[in-house]
Amino acid sequence: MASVQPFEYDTAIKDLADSSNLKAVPSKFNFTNEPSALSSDSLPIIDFSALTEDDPDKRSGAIRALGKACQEWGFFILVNHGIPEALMNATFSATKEFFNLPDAEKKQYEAKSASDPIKCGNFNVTNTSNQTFTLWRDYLKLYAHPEFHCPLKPAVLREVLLEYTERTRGLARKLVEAISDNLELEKNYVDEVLKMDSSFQLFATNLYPPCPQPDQAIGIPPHTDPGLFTFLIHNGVAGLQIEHDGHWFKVDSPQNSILVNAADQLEIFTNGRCKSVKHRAIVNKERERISIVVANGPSKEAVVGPAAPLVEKDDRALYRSMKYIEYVEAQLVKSRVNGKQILEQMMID
Ligand SMILES: O=C(O)CCC(=O)C(=O)O
Ligand SMILES: [Fe+2]
Repeated sequence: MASVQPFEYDTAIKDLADSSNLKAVPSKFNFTNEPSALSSDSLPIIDFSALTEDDPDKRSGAIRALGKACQEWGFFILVNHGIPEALMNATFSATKEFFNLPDAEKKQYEAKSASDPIKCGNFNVTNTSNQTFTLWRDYLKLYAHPEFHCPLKPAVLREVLLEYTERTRGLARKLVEAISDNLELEKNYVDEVLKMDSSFQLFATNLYPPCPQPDQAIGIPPHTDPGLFTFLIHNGVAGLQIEHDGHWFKVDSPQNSILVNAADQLEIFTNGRCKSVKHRAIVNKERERISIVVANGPSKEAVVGPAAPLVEKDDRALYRSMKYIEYVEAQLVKSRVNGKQILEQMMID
């Protein structure tokens, strides 16, 4: 059987969905969905401004709350983060302009391999029964730091993404510092191991068009993200779900907040204290959904394993070590259908 490439760019799903007579999901998208998910009003909310307070009591309270959120949920809603709403809106409109470009313009960014710094198209996933299906989503992914790569059109994209990625990188760094404080890790040690000055940052935007049969297709199947902290904002249309205590929970975000999840390298580095939360994106019949995702990692060259002081406390390392760029590329091509595959491979029995 000819193998289907994960990065194939056939046609924008958006154009397919726009064709007015589309009543059913074509079979190549078929994915058996378990759409049931609970609502939750107890998702942790972290006040970023309190993490950087001068008052040590307020600061240490906020750091404790962050540690608890990362350990219990692996997920939180970040408020008072200082990113202007206008910048977020500009990021949505610039990415939307990109998705509205003609296919021929976007197809030049069809990825040939996992290491291409700009990737655009559809994404095919192969499950354990060797069945391949296409995700109900168009995407653009790019490497934003330490080198910044960006499509040439629309012209506004470069400037907006440079600013959005720089500001989110600053926030991520502060969160890494706060969680390190919470675990009593020395700043110098963390800087040396994770090499945050050359933090490898990935930007992604996902467009999920309305889907005639939302329970027959999936936007992104359950997975965890590479990196330390992933930041996600969306255009007000719900669709993100996270796994917690064996249940799926719907996640929504208050106006102007950022949804943050702990990612694989944070789980590994903290020797399992922080949980890289499994999540998925479901689609709906009525409204187009756009999400903007920034995966904030350590340096590409950082070899990430459990932090030595934590291994000493725990008497053993629960994970193997791997160079971050190798992890990212392996995860990108790997089928994502079984969730935590690569992270599970890193676990020491
Ligand atoms: O669009 C979403 O809500 C989820 C996106 C996501 O998980 C990802 O891009 O890794
Ligand atoms: Fe994700």
